[in-house]
Amino acid sequence: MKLAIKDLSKAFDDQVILKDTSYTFESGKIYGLLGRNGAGKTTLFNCIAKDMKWNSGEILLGEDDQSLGDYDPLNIGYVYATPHLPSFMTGLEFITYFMEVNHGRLRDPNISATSYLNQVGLDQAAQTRLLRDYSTGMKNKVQMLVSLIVSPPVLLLDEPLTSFDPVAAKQMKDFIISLKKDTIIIFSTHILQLAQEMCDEIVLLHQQQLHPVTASDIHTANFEAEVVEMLSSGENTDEN
Ligand SMILES: Nc1ncnc2c1ncn2[C@@H]1O[C@H](COP(=O)(O)OP(=O)(O)OP(=O)(O)O)[C@@H](O)[C@H]1O
Repeated sequence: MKLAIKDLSKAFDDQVILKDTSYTFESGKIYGLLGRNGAGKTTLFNCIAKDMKWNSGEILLGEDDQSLGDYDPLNIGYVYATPHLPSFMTGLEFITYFMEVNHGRLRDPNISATSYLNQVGLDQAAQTRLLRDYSTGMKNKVQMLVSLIVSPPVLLLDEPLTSFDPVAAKQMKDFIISLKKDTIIIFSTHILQLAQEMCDEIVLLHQQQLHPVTASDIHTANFEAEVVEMLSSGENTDEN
């Protein structure tokens, strides 16, 4: 599976966020998207998820180079940094409803809503509480579950794991890693250690362009210094 970004440009009025940038993401790898605050990571995710229109260029999905083409946004699982959940439903009601609506797309129809919620550490008492009374970490767990239950070919994670306790973070990390064979996983993070730990490839979004960091550099002692240096380049012209 491949997700190809070709000559993509996106601006908000006269603020250019992406300028003719290209990158190809493949399944079997976890990609870490790093960039300064306001560089455009969430904007890029919004474009890939088709939540937002872009100005020019293409975003294509396919099994291989020959089959790359337009795609249904249902192929994109998107875990937002700020969860969007119906506050008037309990966790169990929401996951049950979600599984009913997405009946034909479930990764494993034999796993129940209760079992999924238990797997992410939401016990029976939490499951029957209204989502508006959940902590941020609990909401994020529910949001992550939604994408994992339907197994989309592309999974976008906007700053995942930051609200999870150490046990939940470890569970989620293992879960994400277990998906990578069949899924294109791109996650944005500011935590370099997490990127080093989980990613096969790092992509820097800097000065309106996507830049690869070679795999051999990710695990070197100089990685942090190199990333900081790259993201600091052109600082005087950067609006951050
Ligand atoms: N809907 C919008 N309308 C106008 N400007 C926007 C909109 N969404 C984002 N922006 C602007 O685009 C720029 C990129 O924002 P974005 O949220 O994509 O950055 P980011 O890299 O995800 O940042 P952070 O690391 O701080 O989360 C910012 O200057 C932001 O204010």
